[in-house]
Amino acid sequence: MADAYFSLFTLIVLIPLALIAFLYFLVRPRPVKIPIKNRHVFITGGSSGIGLALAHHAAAQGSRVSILARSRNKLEEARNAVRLATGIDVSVFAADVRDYDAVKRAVDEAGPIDVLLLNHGVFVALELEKQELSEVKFTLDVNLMGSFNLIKAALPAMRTRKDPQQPVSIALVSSQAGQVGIYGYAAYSASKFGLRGLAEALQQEVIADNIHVSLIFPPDTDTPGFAEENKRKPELTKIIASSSGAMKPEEVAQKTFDGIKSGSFIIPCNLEGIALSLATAGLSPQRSFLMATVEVLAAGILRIAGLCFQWTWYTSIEKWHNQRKAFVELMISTSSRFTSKELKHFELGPCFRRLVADIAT
Ligand SMILES: NC(=O)C1=CN([C@@H]2O[C@H](COP(=O)(O)OP(=O)(O)OC[C@H]3O[C@@H](n4cnc5c(N)ncnc54)[C@H](OP(=O)(O)O)[C@@H]3O)[C@@H](O)[C@H]2O)C=CC1
Ligand SMILES: CCCCCCCCCCCCCCCC(=O)[C@@H](N)CO
Repeated sequence: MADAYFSLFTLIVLIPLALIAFLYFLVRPRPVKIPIKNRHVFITGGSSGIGLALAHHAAAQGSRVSILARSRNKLEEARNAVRLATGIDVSVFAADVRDYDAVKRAVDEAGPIDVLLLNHGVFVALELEKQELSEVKFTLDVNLMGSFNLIKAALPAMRTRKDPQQPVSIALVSSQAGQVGIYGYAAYSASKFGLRGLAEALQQEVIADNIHVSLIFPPDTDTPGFAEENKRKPELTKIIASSSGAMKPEEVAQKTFDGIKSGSFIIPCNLEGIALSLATAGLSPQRSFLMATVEVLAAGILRIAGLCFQWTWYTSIEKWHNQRKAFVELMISTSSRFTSKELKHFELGPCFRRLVADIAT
């Protein structure tokens, strides 16, 4: 009897405790705290949506804030909005992240950066077959190459900063579509997955300089860019992306700075995001022994949860194609008229309508 109790005790108490203790000594890089008060936070895409919310948040926390984007008008509007809300003046820089020389000039003029927050991004949800290669290239150029341009421009001064004892941060805004590929996001997901490779490699290269890399993974977020994206979004992209709840930009900004300040490499933003991050932990660095423990203990069950999500997504895809097929057959057999809303829902363009009219006559 006593033996049975002892085995049970070993199983549910000693083994987990030993695991936690082991992971406590194992995790690398070591935990770090990165203050943002009185420090220079440089935010790309800071004139709209999540970037603007990040600028508001940093200004309210007492950081010196710089924002960079293309449109000078939107930058001025953002500056006025932040001044009105916080009384603080942000510096604005008009540049396209694809233009290295312009980016370099902006970064040099802004002065040494403590937190480089790469948030700029473009997104169009569209099936790859319907998307022009020029748009694929544009997405990769802005989201991925633009981030390389900023890092190349800012890193030398960050490395040779006055006080190397003070930790500094490079944070990249990815997306949940950068943790799992989603229908309609072939180009976008590729650009956001790319940021992860960049971040993992870069963290190893800059750790010796007390520079700490973070990756932020927001779900759908209520921004001007998101409203634009929604105007023409494939039905299946909406269905699959709704597996994760939507957020407000202010909430994403809060999570982002909480994560940066605590030196987290992976920063999820909502509950689904935490599950997604645990399920896709892979070989990313983990500084927190507690999170590492959860990752280890939850790995198996989260793989099952992930497979369940894939099941629902593939079932939705199958169902949608069946409905579309039935709709087309009905259209042809009855040669009846359908509303353009119905046609749009099944992504049947004007060409198709003409074709059906031809068959009918
Ligand atoms: N909203 C969402 O649902 C989600 C967004 N994200 C990511 O969050 C980030 C911000 O998104 P969100 O706030 O919605 O986007 P918005 O479209 O609202 O804002 C995008 C910002 O990026 C700037 N920008 C775009 N292209 C360039 C460029 N070539 N050079 C310089 N600046 C540029 C824009 O300014 P300008 O046009 O003047 O250059 C603007 O300030 C993006 O990286 C996005 O991928 C991630 C998950 C979900
Ligand atoms: C165990 C596993 C848990 C899994 C939960 C899965 C949830 C996945 C949802 C993916 C949502 C993608 C949103 C993209 C947002 C975005 O970037 C665009 N709006 C463009 O801005």
